Amino acid sequence: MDTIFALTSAPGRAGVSVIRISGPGAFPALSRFGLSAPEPRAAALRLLRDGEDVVDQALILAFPGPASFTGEDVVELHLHGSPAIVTSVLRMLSEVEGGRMAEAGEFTRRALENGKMDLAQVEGLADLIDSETEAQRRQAQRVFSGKLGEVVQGWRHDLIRAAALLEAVIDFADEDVPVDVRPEVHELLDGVAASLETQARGAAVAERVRQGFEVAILGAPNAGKSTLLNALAGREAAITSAVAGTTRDVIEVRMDLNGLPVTLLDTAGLRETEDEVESIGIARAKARAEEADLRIYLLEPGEDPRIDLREDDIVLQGKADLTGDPEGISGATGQGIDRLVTRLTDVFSQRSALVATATRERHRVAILRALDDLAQARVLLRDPAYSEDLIAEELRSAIRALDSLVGIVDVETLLGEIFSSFCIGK
Ligand SMILES: Nc1nc2c(c(=O)[nH]1)N(C=O)[C@@H](CNc1ccc(C(=O)N[C@@H](CCC(=O)O)C(=O)O)cc1)CN2
Ligand SMILES: Nc1nc2c(ncn2[C@@H]2O[C@H](COP(=O)(O)OP(=O)(O)OP(=O)(O)O)[C@@H](O)[C@H]2O)c(=O)[nH]1
Ligand SMILES: [Mg+2]
Repeated sequence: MDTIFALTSAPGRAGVSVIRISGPGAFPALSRFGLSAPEPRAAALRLLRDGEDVVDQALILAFPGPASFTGEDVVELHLHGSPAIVTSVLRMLSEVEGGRMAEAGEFTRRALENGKMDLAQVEGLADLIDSETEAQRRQAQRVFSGKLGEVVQGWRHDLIRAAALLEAVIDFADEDVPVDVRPEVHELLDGVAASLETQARGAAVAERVRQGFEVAILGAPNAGKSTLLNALAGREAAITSAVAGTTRDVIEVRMDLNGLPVTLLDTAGLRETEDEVESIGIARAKARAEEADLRIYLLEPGEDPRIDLREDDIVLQGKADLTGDPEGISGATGQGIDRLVTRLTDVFSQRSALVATATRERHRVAILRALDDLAQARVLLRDPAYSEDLIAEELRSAIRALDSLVGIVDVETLLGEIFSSFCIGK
């Protein structure tokens, strides 16, 4: 097994930079700096030397495996955060026998392979590192803590019990024990299916929390859409002007709306036009609005919306400072902005309340596969013509689908995809 090392903190100047070393050569590598391993799991202040030369005064931590993040021997070098120090220490480590730079996510990969976390926890960790808002952090934390693994264990337990009941019937078919296990199997499957359905719905919502809710701002040219976007964003993200048709491309601004991740989309004003570029912009506006989680339609007095609106969509009278409409909004003066933010927060927190423990499209797909198998099993159960072993086979297939959530089966194909999103040093 190679010994891997990498800068594990962000690159560049910093107060402190941390280099992590993991593998059988982690402790011996310290001799390259004229040191031996300090007491386990206690910070030790040491001089790192390159021969006679002092490279840095560092805090060193040693974690003997398996009680470490990766499950292997791990050494951490907490250095002064200078790019020159980090570069020399990495160069010296690369001279150590059996040592090499870690690939993206490789430390976490070893943690997975050594049973320190399950696949869902690895995904939770990736989301945790990427989380920008409170809602994203909470959601990632739940998965990282291993909750999904626990839920899967519960499903597994019930499905294995149901399969065992069916198999008992097969095993004792020759004997005179006419016990009808089907009602109990039915009950177990109903319970698991209901819970799977909740999780599948929750995963769809969680995916939105992960990616951010999209809100499209729409309306006629000059309605004040870009001015409203800037007011919400608190900066001049979009060009505004008295010229109708100023915005052409869709402009995206990511925001933290009371802890919820929201991407605002400013769009081209909707109207009939001969201008080729503007009509491309309008087509894009409509397409993005269609896909968005919510639409805000900014109306001019006496105007009707030019697109179909859905439940929760928000229609507002713009330029309220000119019309004096107390219910209207004005990007120019800020009137009604707080009310709009509250309304958006309400809608999205209500939608995020559905969030379950399954958080990714991958989870949702696996759950739907298991649900398909269970639906099939329930059909077969109702018909005495089908034998118990056929039904049990459906249950085993459902279990395999659920196992893939936490990586018990066939993870190799997924690993590349999941780990490629990690940074080096994680
Ligand atoms: N300096 C430093 N800070 C860090 C990390 C790190 O690797 N290094 N982490 C990296 O992500 C996080 C902490 N995660 C860790 C997870 C497990 C172990 C560990 O030693 N686990 C052992 C012992 C457990 C125990 O003592 O309770 C084990 O699991 O057996 C260490 C850090 C956040 N902060
Ligand atoms: N009085 C007042 N003027 C506004 C308000 N919002 C925008 N305006 C003005 O209306 C004009 C158009 O504003 P924009 O925000 O560029 O309008 P838009 O809807 O993005 O227009 P297009 O990008 O062309 O579709 C500019 O001159 C703004 O200063 C408002 O709330 N009150
Ligand atoms: Mg505009």
